[in-house]
Amino acid sequence: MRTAERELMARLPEGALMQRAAAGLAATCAELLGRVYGSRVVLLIGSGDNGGDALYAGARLARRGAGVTAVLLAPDRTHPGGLAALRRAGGAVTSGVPADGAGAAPRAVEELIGRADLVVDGIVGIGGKGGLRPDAAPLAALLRDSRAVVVAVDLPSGVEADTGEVLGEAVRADLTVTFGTHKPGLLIDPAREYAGSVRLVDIGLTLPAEAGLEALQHADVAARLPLPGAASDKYRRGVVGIAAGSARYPGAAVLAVSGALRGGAGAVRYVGPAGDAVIARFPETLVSDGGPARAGRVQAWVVGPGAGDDASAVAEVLAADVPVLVDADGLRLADRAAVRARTAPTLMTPHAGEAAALLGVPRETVEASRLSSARELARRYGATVLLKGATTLVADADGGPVRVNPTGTAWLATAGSGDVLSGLAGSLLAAGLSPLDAGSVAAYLHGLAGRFAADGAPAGAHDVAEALPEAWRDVRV
Ligand SMILES: NC(=O)C1=CN([C@@H]2O[C@H](COP(=O)(O)OP(=O)(O)OC[C@H]3O[C@@H](n4cnc5c(N)ncnc54)[C@H](O)[C@@H]3O)[C@@H](O)[C@H]2O)[C@@H](O)CC1
Ligand SMILES: Nc1ncnc2c1ncn2[C@@H]1O[C@H](COP(=O)(O)OP(=O)(O)O)[C@@H](O)[C@H]1O
Ligand SMILES: [K+]
Repeated sequence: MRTAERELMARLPEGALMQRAAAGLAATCAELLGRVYGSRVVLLIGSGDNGGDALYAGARLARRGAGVTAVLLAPDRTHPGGLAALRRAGGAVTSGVPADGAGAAPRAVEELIGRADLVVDGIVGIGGKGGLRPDAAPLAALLRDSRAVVVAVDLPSGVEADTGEVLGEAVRADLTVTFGTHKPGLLIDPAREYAGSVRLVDIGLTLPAEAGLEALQHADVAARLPLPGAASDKYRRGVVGIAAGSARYPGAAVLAVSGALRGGAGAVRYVGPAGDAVIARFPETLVSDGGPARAGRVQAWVVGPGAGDDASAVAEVLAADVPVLVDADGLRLADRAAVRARTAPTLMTPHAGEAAALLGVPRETVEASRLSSARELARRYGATVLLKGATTLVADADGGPVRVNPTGTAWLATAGSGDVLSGLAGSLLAAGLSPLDAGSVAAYLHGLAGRFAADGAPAGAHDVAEALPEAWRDVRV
């Protein structure tokens, strides 16, 4: 953002970029207000350009008849052009500095926010670090109790733009208007939850071709889906082997197979103690006796869901010279040196708890810093890592952009939905996708299927699997 901004600013008249940002911000605020004339708008203004955007947008709303008051957190370091524009448009200005430097916001500010229809958060944007400072923190608390719509400028103030971490107090917005491109903090939890809905305003930047973080969209997924053609047969489409389930957890095998059957492989081979349960539900499955080493040829393996304590199956799969997905119990049972020593690709799919165990840190640490956790795991194991949870990330073994999954729903937090995901991703691996593509396409389809299956009500993991064909059709339209 900084580089792209500098390049464009050098070519444009001074302030033009900020005007573009402010115009987009004001238009969104006007849309939210419905009727601008007579509405009550409060601007929370920090000391940087983020406050400048908010002030110019406030001036535009004031010219359309809104009652606009700017609350200044740094009265002597406020963006001068923005402040002058607001004053010219008839806006009011007050200080937001707490009387004792921290603690509570001035009483007048509390009243303003209490009466406001809309509050614009221009405290801090990409220039912020380390949570809101003590002088700004009380405002975030006031917003939580207010009935006003909260619109964040560029980012909810206080979240880490580059990582999605939240290191202290931060503003919770209903909507964030962001400029130029999405910042990682808008896409990765916990910060993502603070942003509310996100609207992107194009300010004409030319962005670098490769970003540190990328999200697939429908067309990207459609372009990666394996489709059968005239020359296809079941073997050429790829055979995926599922080594999952145990006497205690036969259902995990059934669910992994249910995902694998909807992932594009031409055949699904199952090895393990749950063959009867698998066949009863999915008669098309090729069930083999004996361990993975004695099963017929496959183009990719999935090992681990519901595997209990069967370490030998995990070891046999890791020794295979084909792409391998390791999930659930497999992550615990896998010999770490054997994972690192593999030459064919490995895709690991931990949730936060499993990732924490692999990294030797508390689960909370992984949840608070998903991006660095996924990158670190990928680096340590020389594997592609799909970190599951509120935000699913896929980090490749050799670095490069991390993929963040934009689909999904919290309804997916249901027992067995991870088994469906691993079968699906394994099937895509067998069909020839790279681990990065297989993981990110699987997460995308799984997230969409979760939304279709749940649609506002609880859904079981098998419902998610059954909604996968609908997800395929949706991305291919
Ligand atoms: N440069 C440009 O022309 C453009 C910039 N844009 C806006 O400019 C923003 C970046 O502006 P700046 O670089 O001035 O930085 P910011 O306005 O994001 O923040 C910098 C100021 O915030 C204070 N600050 C830092 N951390 C804080 C914290 N934790 N709590 C409270 N205050 C804190 C700092 O003292 C500093 O003065 C973007 O987010 C975007 O909103 C847009 O107008 C697009 C064009
Ligand atoms: N809060 C959440 N929001 C969105 N998706 C979630 C959330 N919690 C879990 N998920 C998704 O649900 C699935 C759960 O998988 P997992 O934790 O392996 O459960 P299980 O082992 O029971 O199958 C993953 O795809 C994960 O990304
Ligand atoms: K902000």
